[in-house]
Parts: sequence; structure tokens; C-alpha cells
Amino acid sequence: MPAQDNFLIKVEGLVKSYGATSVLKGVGFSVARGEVHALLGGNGAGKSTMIRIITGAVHHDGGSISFRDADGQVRSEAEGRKGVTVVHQELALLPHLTVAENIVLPRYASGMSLFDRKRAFDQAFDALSIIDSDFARQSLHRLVGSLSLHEGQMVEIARALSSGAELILLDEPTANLTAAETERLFTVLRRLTRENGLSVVFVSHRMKEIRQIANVCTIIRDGRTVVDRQPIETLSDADIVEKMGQLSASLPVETVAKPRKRDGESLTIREEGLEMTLSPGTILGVAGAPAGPHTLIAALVGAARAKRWTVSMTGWPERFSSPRQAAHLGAGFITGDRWNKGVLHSLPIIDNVLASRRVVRGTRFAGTAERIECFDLLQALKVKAASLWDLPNTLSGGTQQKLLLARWLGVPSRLLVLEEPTRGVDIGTKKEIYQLIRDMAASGTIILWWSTENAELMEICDRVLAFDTEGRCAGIIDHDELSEDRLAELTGMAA
Ligand SMILES: Nc1ncnc2c1ncn2[C@@H]1O[C@H](COP(=O)(O)OP(=O)(O)OP(=O)(O)O)[C@@H](O)[C@H]1O
Repeated sequence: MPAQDNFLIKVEGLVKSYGATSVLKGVGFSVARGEVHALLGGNGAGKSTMIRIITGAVHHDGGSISFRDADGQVRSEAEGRKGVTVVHQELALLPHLTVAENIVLPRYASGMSLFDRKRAFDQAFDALSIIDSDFARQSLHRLVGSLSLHEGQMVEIARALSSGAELILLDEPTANLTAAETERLFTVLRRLTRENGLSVVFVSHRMKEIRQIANVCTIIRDGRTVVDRQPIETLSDADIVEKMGQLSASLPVETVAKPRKRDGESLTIREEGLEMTLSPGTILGVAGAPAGPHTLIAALVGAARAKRWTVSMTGWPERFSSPRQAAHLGAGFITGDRWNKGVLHSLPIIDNVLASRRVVRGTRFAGTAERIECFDLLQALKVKAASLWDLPNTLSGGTQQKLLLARWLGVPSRLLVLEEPTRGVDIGTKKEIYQLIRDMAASGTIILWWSTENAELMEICDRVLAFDTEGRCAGIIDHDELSEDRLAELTGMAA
């Protein structure tokens, strides 16, 4: 452990409230040079709030932040912050600029620098090549607005890695990255911490990845530090879960599955050379880089432009004409692009939760019965909101994800399509969500679940449809044959 004065950053007694809500109640946190530090805690514990205070985006009400240079000399907050960069859960890219412009923009922050296009493109190419040189070659001139969420994530991470920062704060960076991209990112982080003394703060709810990359961890619970700079290998998963106050995650999982309703309608999905019939209650996992899964998902939710896939189910057309038609006919959808396509930012929590019900039922306003329904749904998902009428941006990222899930819970659907449904959700709640989805399957709903987290697919799915990196179907694996190796082989993502 470094000497007391050798920390790059030290946060002490940090306090922050929003109105009557006390969020940080004296948090302490420090990061040494050259370490990968896991910052852990359940949804709403205060991790993002602390990160925003460190970067200066949010003011704190009390406590202190101090920065030191490599010689241990104290720096001003303004000077220290110059060495800090952050990748937030929600991407912060400018859609009307190209990929290259987005990557180099922070280097022109003074407003006085002249923009040298050739140099900028070279710098951006180098930055993006750190993660994926093919993607770098193809994408530099593309507008960021035309990128998928997954591509945007790579651009944002490349920008941070190439910024020359001494400290990178990564808030759930691997959601939307495939296993191979995550492995490449980790290789780069290991190299930069070892060779350049870069410090990394890694916020994640994916235990396996936390153990792969982090040396040390701090756990925050309800606005207070409960574990301070402890080497991660000294804590078992159960210890971490217990310290986070997530006892539900360590409860035994249901070993006897509920009997599934199998006598309803089956769904057949088809493309050239592939036909697959899903009986009611099937949970079909979808694995692989987004190119393939996205075409299938778009077809199932009425958003496809290409005519690659057709579906057949009684009362359904071969291809949905719109998302509205799909929803009316019983195909629900939870997008993986929470920020742009999921959360209704200017509407209160209650409207966010009831959105799907309103489309299906054709209602517009929240009556007393709907308010009670919304309240019950939030309770089922353990969402703590001061009021149903607050805006969703008063909730933490993982809690916003729960709002999207609440939208479809209990809505009688024939099919529910889920893209990374547990993104940013804490370990305890993940288990509860698995159970809720299993219950929906038991009532006969067919579930299609795309995830970049293989462990999750192996836990929840009856079968997995794997796509290769070109977007072609590479194979179907039954639950009993599922393994990390098999998934890596079929998706072309062996690390
Ligand atoms: N602008 C705001 N107004 C009111 N409350 C807020 C605001 N921003 C955050 N909060 C509250 O602060 C608490 C901590 O949120 P924060 O985003 O820091 O949690 P987190 O630990 O990052 O959670 P997650 O793992 O879900 O991202 C939450 O209860 C949240 O509702």
C-alpha cells in the first residue's frame, strides 16, 4: 500500500444531499498510482454521485478532495481534475460530429488551438486502434449519431484511454462490450497501469470481471464507506455481497423450476437456412456481437428495415409493420439503449413505469388503480423513489433500468424481448430479476434474452442462439451443453 501522501486522489468525509435526500454521508475513498480499484456498492449506494463530485460535475456539501502529483506534492482541485477522465454509464458523445472529431475534441478544449484535420485523424486512429483496429479503419469518418450503442461505447472508452489522463473512472464500461472486446480492454488497462502508472477506478456489478481486473476495492453502502481499500483477493464473493447489503444475492437459487405452461402458442422464427420453434415459456438466449442479434431483435419488435427474418405465430403477420403493432399483438421489448430509447426523461417515474401498459390498454392518464399498480411494481423491484412524480434522472442508473423492467412485468405478453436487461443492476437485484423473468416464462411468455455476459446466459436460458462476428447464425446450444468455451467458439470471441 502506498504511503498516506502518495495517493493520487483522496476523498474524505464527503457529504451530499439532494433536497431532503441524503446521498453521501461521509464517504472516504482514495486511489493510488498504478492500481485498478473496484468501486462497489448496490444500486443507489452513491458511487456515481461521488464520481461526479470528483470530476467537478456536481458540488459537494461537505468533506474534502485532495489531489497529489507523482512526487506527493499537493495540487489544486482544478489542476488535479485535469488528470481525471470518466466514462459514464450513459455515453457523452456529440452525435453530429464524426468519430475522429469526438475522440480528439477534448484535446482542443482551450478553444485557442488550431484544428489540424490530418493530425486529428491520425490521433483518433491510434486511439481507436487500442481497442479495435478494424473498427478504427472503418469508422473514423462516420457520424457518431449513426453508431450503435456498442460502437459508441468503444469510441468513448478509446477517447478516455488516449486522453493522457492519470486517472480513468469507468462506470460500467463493459455493458454492451462483447467478451473479446472486454478482454482487449482489460489487456490495455493492465498494460497502461503497469507501464504508465495509470490509475483506474472500475465500477461494475459483474463479479467475474471485477476479479479479473481489480487489485483493490472499496465498498460503499447507503452513502458510507464500509470497506476501504481492501485487496480484492482477501474478500470472497459472499463477503462482498454481504458488505454491500445484498443478502438476497446469496440466498440459494430456486433449484426446482416452476412447471412451465407449454400448451399455448409456439413461435417460429425463420431466416434462410434456419428455422427455430420456441414453445411457450422458453427462455432463448442470444449471444454474440450485436450485428446478428440486432437484426433478429429488430424483426421481433417491429423495427426491422431489412427483410432477413420472418416470424409465425397465430394472429401475427410474417413481419410486424411497426413497434406499436408488435406491442399490440403481444410482443414486449426492453431496449438495451436505456438513455436514448428507454427512459422517457421528461416524464415522471409513474409514466415511465406505465408506458407499455398504456400502449397495450390504450389508456392515457394515471388513475388511482394505476398509481397503486405502479407502487406495487416499484416495491417488487425494490425501487426507492421519493415520489412517483419525480423525474427518472433523480434515480441511479441501475434503478432507471429497473423502471424499464417494471414496464413489462405482469403485462400479459406472448413474447418478451430483452436486450441486456440487467445492465447496471446490482448483484442482489439481478437474482430477483432472473426469478421474475422465470415466473413470466412459467406463465407461458416466450423470452428472448440478448446479453454480453455469458455467465448470465448460462444461468437463465434453456437454449442459446449464437451469432458470429459477421452476424451469421453460428449454432444453437442447449442449456446442458452451455459453457464459456462453447459460447466463445461459436461467437468467434475466444479471448
Ligand atoms: N439529481 C438527483 N436528485 C435527487 N436524487 C438523486 C439525484 N441524483 C442521484 N440521486 C439519488 O442519489 C442516490 C445515489 O445515486 P447514485 O447514482 O450515486 O448511485 P449509484 O451507487 O451510482 O447506483 P447505480 O449502481 O445504480 O449506478 C440515489 O438514491 C439517487 O436516487
